[in-house]
Order: sequence, then structure tokens, then C-alpha cells
Amino acid sequence: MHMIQTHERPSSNDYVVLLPAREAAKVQLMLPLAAAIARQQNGQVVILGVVVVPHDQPLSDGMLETRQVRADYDQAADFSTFQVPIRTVITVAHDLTDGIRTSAEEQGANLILLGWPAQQSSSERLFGPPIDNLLRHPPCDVVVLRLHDEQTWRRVLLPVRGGPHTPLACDIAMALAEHHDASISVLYATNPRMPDDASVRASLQSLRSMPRVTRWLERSIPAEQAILAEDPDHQAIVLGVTGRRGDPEAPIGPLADRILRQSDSTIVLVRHRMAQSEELAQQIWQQNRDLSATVDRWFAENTFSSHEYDDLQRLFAHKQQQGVTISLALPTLNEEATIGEIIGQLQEHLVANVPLLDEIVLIDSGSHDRTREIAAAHGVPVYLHQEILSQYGAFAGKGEALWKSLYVLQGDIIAWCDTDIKNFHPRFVYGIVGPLLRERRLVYSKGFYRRPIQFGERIAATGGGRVTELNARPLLNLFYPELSGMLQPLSGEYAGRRSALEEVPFFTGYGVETGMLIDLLERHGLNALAQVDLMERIHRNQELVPLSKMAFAITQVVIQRMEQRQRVSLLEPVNQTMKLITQREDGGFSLELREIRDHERPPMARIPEYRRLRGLPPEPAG
Ligand SMILES: O=c1ccn([C@@H]2O[C@H](COP(=O)(O)OP(=O)(O)O[C@H]3O[C@H](CO)[C@@H](O)[C@H](O)[C@H]3O)[C@@H](O)[C@H]2O)c(=O)[nH]1
Ligand SMILES: O=C(O)[C@H](O)COP(=O)(O)O
Repeated sequence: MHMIQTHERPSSNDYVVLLPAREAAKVQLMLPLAAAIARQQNGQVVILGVVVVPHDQPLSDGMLETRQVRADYDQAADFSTFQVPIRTVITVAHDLTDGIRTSAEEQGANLILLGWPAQQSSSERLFGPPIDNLLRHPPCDVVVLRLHDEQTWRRVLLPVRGGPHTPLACDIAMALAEHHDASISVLYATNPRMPDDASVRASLQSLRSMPRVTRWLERSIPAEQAILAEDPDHQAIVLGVTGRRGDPEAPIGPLADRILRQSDSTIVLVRHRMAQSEELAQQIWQQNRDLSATVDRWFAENTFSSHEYDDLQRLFAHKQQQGVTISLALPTLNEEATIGEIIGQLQEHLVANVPLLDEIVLIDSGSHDRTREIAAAHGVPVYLHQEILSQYGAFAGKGEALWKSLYVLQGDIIAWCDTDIKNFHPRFVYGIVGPLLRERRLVYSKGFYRRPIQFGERIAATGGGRVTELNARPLLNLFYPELSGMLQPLSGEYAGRRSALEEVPFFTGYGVETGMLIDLLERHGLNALAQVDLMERIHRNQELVPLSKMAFAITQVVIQRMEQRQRVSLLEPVNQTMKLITQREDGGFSLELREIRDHERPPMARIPEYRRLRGLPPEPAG
């Protein structure tokens, strides 16, 4: 278990607490606290007087004032009562912050203690620029106090979260509690909606045995609420800053900022100066938190329901406002059981009743059953994907069919919908075009649904989407966490603007959805993508062996995209084959080596025939 370590105590006096304090009153106020911290670390205090000379004058002009400060220090109270070595140092600088920084370096300071009486802070400006600056780029650990000098401390509140400032906050709380003969209440507050890792909680438990800790408060509410609730029972709060490096707006972070404004207690802010590696780890942690918040926000703002578009007349009005046409391609491979019903419903509801769709075509991958015949009988144009752009050859697979469909479809918005759906409803199509018609900022919209699964005659309400849950979502969460809020990344019902779709490559097999999502994300950003609740979808559940192949192809696509992002080579030719396990009739198993590889078709807009057909100028050579 990882334990929270407080700082190691050096054996000599080499731990230096730097106390910038020029006036006698400030020295009197702060020195006891600086001495308490130094004593805890077997260290010493260096009192620093900074003489500031205006920029347009030479530093030598500070000579007289330096002499004055020296005399003031000499007259100050007897330092020997503090039981730690105390020295005074005077430095001359053009700027207070520079003076403190330079001295911190020259004196080998481990910690700078800054402070001011509470009555001097206004609600507008909590700190002056020097403190902001030192907190943002600390030359060593920095502790800032907003102090009520009249108060007797009985209890110190120590909110902890296991972050990089926690060990320092513990040290400071202990030293100050010792000095005031006060007790410490450790407060661990977690947001119930974003629980901490169990290891964080476990490591914080070790703080229970820290000296002077008499109370352990665990709260399942946001930190700000928890701290303010405990505030009246405590005289001081020791808080780690959360501000981000280089962020001028947030030198102390939003939590500390709000506590400072709302609490009347003495507030002690601690900022641990991280080593480069610690800082990097912290940045990554922060980025992950930010990303998680981005995904949550996207989820709230970009998740639609097909019911929002049940009023088809209204939806049609949106279509007219945008002045766009819509084409639907239905990919098929042996779908005679369902294709007739699907086309029939679409023609009735989305063409005859309300002309939402301008075109429906069937793109078949070579069915051996009556699929093409049934579609043709409904008056739908039927294409064999192998015959479209045949000069470019033909790969097997659904992705190839979708890529080629871009060539034959006319519309500005292109929709695709699987044809093995057993509980088809027109919302599978109007649901996915709805967000695009409503919001021009969106380029792509994808369906999601509850997924029953069928075993023989029995249907279980949940459990479908095996590749989605066991392969695609874990992979996307790992490597494309921006897409972690997509509920059904593999769903076969989606629509996009032609202008976006013709600019992305297509994988030829079952990798097509995954590649398209990643590529659209990279080109247009998360906020251009939407997902739509299509309620429930029951389809033909495939056996495990074909799903295993599907998962293999999807994994290849993710790795391939990562290769391009990271500019590394991970997939060797041998990774394009998989040993499939088949069960023999005699009960035994056999291994069958199969090549599984989605080919990558270039963006359709790179194909000269397509450009000619759509009246686009030829691309410049090279
Ligand atoms: O060579 C092919 C293979 C399939 N299909 C059609 O594509 C659709 C989906 O194929 P299916 O085999 O039913 O896929 P699922 O097992 O349902 O796989 C899910 O996951 C795949 C991988 O992301 C997606 O392509 C699917 O749309 C999605 O439903 C169906 O209409 C098929 O008829 C073709 O047009 N050509
Ligand atoms: O989307 C998926 O994960 C695959 O199509 C498998 O779906 P199923 O487990 O519902 O058959």
C-alpha cells in the first residue's frame, strides 16, 4: 500500500524556512509560525528583508535603506527564545518577487512562508501579484497564511485528497497545531459521482495515526461543501492549492479561492514544489480529469433522443430550412428475412407520408438469397458493391460497400442503416438524421439502444453488443478516451454530412465504424459528433467465431490509428492473421489460421471519378 510520507527530517540545520518580513510587526506576527515549522524539521529560519529600488534607478541606490532595515532587525526582539537558529538577510532588488526568488536560491530555502493579517485582504483581490507569482512558479515549497492574530487555535481542519500537496499540508498542519497546542481534524471529502481510487482512500488512512490528529471526518459530498460545514468548529484550515501551472487566472485554484472568500478562519495555503517528474504526473492526472469533464459535458449536450424528432413534419421543416437533400443506403448480405419490411416502412413513413428521404438505395455485397430481388420489387435501385468503381477492384466487407455507396448516392446528408434489424421502426433513420437537421454544427450522428440478445428462441433483455462491450469500448476508453461517452460505437445506424464523409478514409470490413469515429473526431472534434437514443434494437446475433474476427479487425484499426498518431510501427504482418478456434464434431478443437485485415480506402474525395461526377475540380498533381 502506498503511504502518505511526511518529509524526512534532516539531521543538521539545513532545512531553511525563508520568511520575507521587513517590518517589525510582520516579523512579530509570523516568526513564531516560521520557527514552529523550522523546529519540526530541525531547521532554521532566515528572515528576509527585500529593499525594492525602482527600475529606473541603479540597485546601488538601495544602500541607505538597507542600512535602515539592518538597524531595525538589530533592534527587534531577542530571537533566542524560539529554540531554532534564526538569521536575517537583506537583499536589494528591482522587484519584490525577484528579490524573494533570488534569496530563496542563494539561501537554499526549502520553504517560503508568506502571510498577512486577514483584515488587509479585500474580497476582490485576495493576494498581491508577488504572492500570485510565487504560487504559480514556486522556487521551493510555498506556504501562504491569511492570519487572524487575535485567535487562539483549538482545532485545525486539514482537508486531504491524496494529491501532490498532501504531505506538505500534513507537515504544516502538525507544526502549527503543535505551536498552538491545537488538535487536527482530517477531512476526506469525495464527490459521490466521481469516487476516488480505493488505493487513494487506503493510503490516506495512515494519516489517522499522525500526531495531534483527534478526528477523522469522511464525507461523501463535494469538498467545498464539506469544508464550509466544518469551518465553524475550527480556527484554521490548511489547504493544498490546486491552481494550474501558468494559468494566470488560477494561482491557487478554484476550491481554495472559494474557501478564502467564504470562510473567516485563518487559512493556510500550501504549494509543494514538484520535481519535474511529479509535475508531469500531475499534469497528466489533471488532463485526465479535464478530459473526463469534457466527455461528461459532451454526453449531456450531444446525446439526443429519437423521440425529439417524432414530429416528422417539424423535422421536414428543419430539412427545408437547411436546404439539404438526404440519401439512405442500406447495406445487405443475405437479408431476405428483414429487408422487405424495412424498405416498406421507410417508403411509407419517410418518403410517401413525409418526404424526408430523397433517395433510398440498396448496396448489396453479393447475397445468395432473395435480398436483391425483394428490394427491386419495392422499386429501390439495387447495386452490387463489387460493380461500383470496379476499376478500383473490390474487397469483401461492409466498409467497402459503404465507401462505394458514397459514389452512387446524391444527397448532402448520407445515412446508413443495417438491414438485419428484426424490430425495425422508421426512427432508426429519422432519429439519426434529426440532430444533423436541427444543429448545423454537427457533422455526424450515431444511434445507440438497449440490446437484447437471442439464444435460439429465447430472448434476454440485455447482454447484446458483445464486441462493443468486450472489445470496442475498452479499446476506445484506453486509447481514445474522448470517445468514452459513445454508448454504441459500433452501431450500424449513423448519418453524416457528405462534406465530412468524403474526406475520411474507409476501412473495408467491420473496422469501418471504428475508423470513421476516430477520423471524424480527429478532424472535427468531439463537439461535432452526436449520439441518438433509438430505444431498443434486436438483430441477428452472430456466433462467437465471426465476432472474434470482428474484434480482431477493430483492434487492428485502433492500433493502426495509434501508429499514425504516435508515428510508431506496432503491427507486423504476422499480426494480420488470427488462429480461429473451431470445435469439431467429435468434440475436439482445431486451430485455423485466417488472414483478417481491413484494407483502408482513401477518402472518396481523392478519387478522380468521384470528383468528376460531383463537379469538383481535379486535384492538383502530387
Ligand atoms: O460484407 C458485408 C457484411 C455485412 N453487410 C451488412 O452490414 C450490416 C451489419 O452486418 P452484421 O454482420 O449484421 O454486423 P453486426 O454483427 O451487427 O455488427 C455490428 O458491428 C459491426 C462492426 O462495427 C458493424 O459494422 C455493424 O453495423 C454492427 O451492427 C448488415 O445489414 C449486413 O447485411 C454488408 O452489407 N456486407
Ligand atoms: O455490436 C456488437 O457488439 C456486435 O454486433 C455483437 O452484437 P451481439 O452481441 O448483440 O450479437
